[in-house]
Amino acid sequence: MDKLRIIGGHPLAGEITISGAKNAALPILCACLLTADTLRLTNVPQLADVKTTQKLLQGMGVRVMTDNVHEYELTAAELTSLTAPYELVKTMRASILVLGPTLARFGEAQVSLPGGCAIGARPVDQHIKGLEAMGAEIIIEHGYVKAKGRLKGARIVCDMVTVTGTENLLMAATLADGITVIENAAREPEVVDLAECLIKMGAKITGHGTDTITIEGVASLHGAEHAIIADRIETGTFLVAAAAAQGKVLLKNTRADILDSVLDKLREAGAYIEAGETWISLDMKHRARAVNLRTLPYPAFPTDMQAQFMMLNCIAEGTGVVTETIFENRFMHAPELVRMGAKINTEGNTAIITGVEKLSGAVVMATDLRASASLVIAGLIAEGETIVDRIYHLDRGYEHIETKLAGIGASIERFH
Ligand SMILES: CC(=O)N[C@H]1[C@@H](OP(=O)(O)OP(=O)(O)OC[C@H]2O[C@@H](n3ccc(=O)[nH]c3=O)[C@H](O)[C@@H]2O)O[C@H](CO)[C@@H](O)[C@@H]1O
Ligand SMILES: C=C(OP(=O)(O)O)C(=O)O
Repeated sequence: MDKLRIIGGHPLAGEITISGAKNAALPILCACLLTADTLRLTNVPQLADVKTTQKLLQGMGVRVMTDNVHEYELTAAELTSLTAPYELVKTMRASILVLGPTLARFGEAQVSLPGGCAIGARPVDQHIKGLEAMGAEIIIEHGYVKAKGRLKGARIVCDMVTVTGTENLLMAATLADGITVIENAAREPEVVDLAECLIKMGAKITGHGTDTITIEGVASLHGAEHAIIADRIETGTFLVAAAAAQGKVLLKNTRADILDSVLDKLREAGAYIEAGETWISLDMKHRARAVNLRTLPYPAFPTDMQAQFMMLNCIAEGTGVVTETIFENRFMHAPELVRMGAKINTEGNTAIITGVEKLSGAVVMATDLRASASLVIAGLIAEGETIVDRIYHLDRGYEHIETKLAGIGASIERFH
């Protein structure tokens, strides 16, 4: 199993090109199920989760062409299976995103229930509730969600803001009879990117980017070409790495306008940030100041940046309080950071972090993607050698993280 070896303390300076967003690519790849024509996607990140989605779609009969690792052509002319099997769903929860489009176009779909994962229980009851409101008959049998029926427009009020739930219902509604209104919808930029791709495919959608999305169903969708939005979480992760290392970076092919809450916290920590339409630069001239933060749905502070900021607080001046309100078990990085010398007290969904001057390298591992990212950042600034184990988590969501970090001066290598 691959690991990362990091020697801490090397100055970080230089440029990084940001990849397309995992959380936009996954639903948009699944959107190909809504049409018999070809969907052409560019700026698709090269990630394990994208490969898993490709395998899942190919298993259903979708023809997938990739002449360049970042460009995909997907054609779901006819499907040979309407099922997302457990073997794939268990490795990637986002597989649930085939449910809405498959049911909407073919009147039937079976998707293995994802079950819980390292960061929380993560039920999919809101996906099911919304599809039932649209007239689907749904049963849970042998670990699968089995759905059938012709979908009709409905007014759906989500009990909580759910990103993939909103995406599943949005895709399903594009081919339903009549008008669907999704209230308390997720406003994440990746939901907006999906809606924009669906509109290019002929869908009639308004209100995306607000908490009320209205979809007027159409008889069929057609092919389109779409470039996946930049990954705001990859962007934020590299900005935190540079801030922790008191470095200077320029991130290209990204957007500042979808990262306000993260950039505000970095400025509060003492970073000097500038941005243009497609780039963000960060210059950190001194030790960071600790910040308080609370994770919430977009546009507030993202849960997917919580672990990285907890790490920044570990070596900051002062004490910071981090509150996680989205997932009930998303502090697994804390005990590993403590093994590197951090001072963290967690109680329930709150962590109180008192900054120390230095961390020391250690063998660490994490059980989820962003926790692993926080340990990589810790390794970059710790004294001595850090080995990060189980990096298959990182490969789900970061394209060549070690190459990108080595490009700005980090001593980091992958080994078996
Ligand atoms: C592939 C993808 O886009 N993943 C992102 C997506 O995950 P995902 O879409 O799975 O996360 P949700 O927005 O659905 O989850 C938010 C909260 O709602 C709860 N919930 C959700 C649905 C449901 O039917 N019932 C229910 O109780 C979840 O357990 C969680 O506590 O949004 C999360 C929150 O921004 C991010 O951390 C993930 O990176
Ligand atoms: C939690 C995450 O992803 P997923 O929903 O794919 O598990 C993440 O990207 O941090």
